[in-house]
Amino acid sequence: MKIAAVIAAGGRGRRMNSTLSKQFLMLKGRPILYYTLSTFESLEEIGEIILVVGPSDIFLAEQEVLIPYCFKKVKLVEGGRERQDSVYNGLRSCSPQTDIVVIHDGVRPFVTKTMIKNSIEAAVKYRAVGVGVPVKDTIKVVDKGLIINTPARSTLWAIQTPQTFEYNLILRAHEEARKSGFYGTDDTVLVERLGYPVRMIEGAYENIKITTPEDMIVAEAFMNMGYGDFKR
Ligand SMILES: Nc1ccn([C@@H]2O[C@H](COP(=O)(O)OP(=O)(O)OP(=O)(O)O)[C@@H](O)[C@H]2O)c(=O)n1
Ligand SMILES: C[C@](O)(CO)[C@H](O)COP(=O)(O)O
Repeated sequence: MKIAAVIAAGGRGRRMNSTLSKQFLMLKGRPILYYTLSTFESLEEIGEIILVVGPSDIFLAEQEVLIPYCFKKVKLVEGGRERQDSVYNGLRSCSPQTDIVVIHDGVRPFVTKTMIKNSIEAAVKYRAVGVGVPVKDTIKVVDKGLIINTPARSTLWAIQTPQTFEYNLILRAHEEARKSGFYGTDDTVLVERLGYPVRMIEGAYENIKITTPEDMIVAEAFMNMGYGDFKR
């Protein structure tokens, strides 16, 4: 079975307030992206890794990540305006014989091999799966400063990545979304729109998406605690 990974790393990281795209910020002397790629590179199940970076970060990705750390499975692809465009570019760059694709945010470096393997196993069975965690806070739907709904917390999960799919299904879901001009903030929603059931399996609270400055402090602490499966 041919399994590919698409690593979404084409964003600007505006919420990080950094001139450097946040996926290239250093954590313990290495770029964040190094840690994410290292975990995927070390998984024998993953045949190829499509790394999607913004047009202005291609040279940086080569000089700061690919060359210094000699990743063998990584193929570099140019990202798009939105995350969905980047993932679509990545999907189109997978080899056509791909059976399963694992889509993961480059700024989630604490993903574990077990999480990735579990998502692959579930996708072989269910064709579409996301990892996530039950929310800890009570969530409110707010419109113009007014609370208009409080969904039952027992039904609410925060979805993370990896999100793993039968390749042809997610490619079709992206193509349908592009045709209708729909933009979502993750990939499972595109499959939901097709009316196809998507499974949720357990992620981990430490599988954080590094988004705002305080996440760097948390990430440093997680590093010190030994979280993550990357090569140290
Ligand atoms: N056009 C884009 C936008 C985002 N991403 C990637 O999708 C992941 C999750 O997105 P997010 O955390 O929102 O990253 P940014 O879009 O860079 O952050 P911001 O919204 O703060 O600008 C990141 O690894 C990011 O690099 C991408 O590949 N292409
Ligand atoms: C895909 C994702 O990580 C799931 O939680 C999230 O939706 C990405 O959102 P972002 O705004 O692109 O970071």
